[in-house]
Amino acid sequence: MGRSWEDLLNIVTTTHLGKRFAEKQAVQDLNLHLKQGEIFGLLGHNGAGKTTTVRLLNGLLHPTEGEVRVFGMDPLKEGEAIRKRVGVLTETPALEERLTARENLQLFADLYDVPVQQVSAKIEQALRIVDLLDQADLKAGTFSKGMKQRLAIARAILHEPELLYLDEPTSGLDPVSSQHISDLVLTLTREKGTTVVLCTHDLKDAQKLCDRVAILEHGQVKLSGPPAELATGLGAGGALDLEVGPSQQDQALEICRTFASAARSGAGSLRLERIQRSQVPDLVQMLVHRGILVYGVTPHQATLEDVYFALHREGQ
Ligand SMILES: Nc1ncnc2c1ncn2[C@@H]1O[C@H](COP(=O)(O)OP(=O)(O)OP(=O)(O)O)[C@@H](O)[C@H]1O
Repeated sequence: MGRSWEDLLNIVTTTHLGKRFAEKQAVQDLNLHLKQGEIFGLLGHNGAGKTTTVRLLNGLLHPTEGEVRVFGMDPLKEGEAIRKRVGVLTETPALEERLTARENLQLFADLYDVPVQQVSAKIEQALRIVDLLDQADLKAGTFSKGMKQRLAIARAILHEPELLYLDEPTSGLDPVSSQHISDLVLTLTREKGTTVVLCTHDLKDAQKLCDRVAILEHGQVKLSGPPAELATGLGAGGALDLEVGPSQQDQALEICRTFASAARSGAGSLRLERIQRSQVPDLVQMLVHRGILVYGVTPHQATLEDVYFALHREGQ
């Protein structure tokens, strides 16, 4: 089949892509168009179809419906040419624990056919990007989970791929290690123009990193677009902080719960989750009407997390 201009301009295109395992439709009617240099998030519950999608894009699975094009090529027919330009971080990357960080990368340089004369420079560069140069000659088995994850990323970017699949890169990491990985993903896209497909359950990460996301449910895209636009489009509602008279918190909380079921009192203020902006004047009016002293009202914009839960409630 010939390649269309659109295929050539997009890094990844899927057309009515589907995958069925016996009775299970893992992915259904997926139409993706990924542009160069964007970070695209695949979100969804366990079993929503994220990993299956990545495996289809990577040519590890045969679609049962539709087709995939990566760099305008078919991963099933031109897999080798594509894989040279793609890096993959799987959900549970296996490292050679008895080898040093540098030796782990050397092993992969052979697999990726990195030209011999470039190997040491590329290894130095990858280790520098993930901030492991000082630990290059320590055994991977002695690394913390965060360091192992950074080494696995160094391995995935060793051959300077144009497209990077990251499956749960921050799962199980402490906030500092997690932030380190997020910064790294941003650096790769900004400095190298790498296109990233990010599968994650971390909605805060997705909000911060992704140019666009697709929320999958039962293998189908329920919602897709830039995180900020999704929040507005779905009318998901954001959070609201209220400061009321200290002795009136319980009474105010009762009133708040008629507007937002997820309302709670904290240190000196009340927090309401997922309340529509249009409801705020009515709420304040009712509080004042009932004699509550309102000292402060601080609305917060809906986040991707709010969108995700709004979508989940809709589906129930
Ligand atoms: N090789 C397989 N054989 C049979 N069913 C499979 C296979 N791989 C995936 N599935 C099923 O397809 C569905 C989608 O699975 P997938 O691993 O893509 O989900 P996921 O969104 O990546 O989940 P998680 O967040 O838990 O990693 C699940 O119901 C899963 O059980």
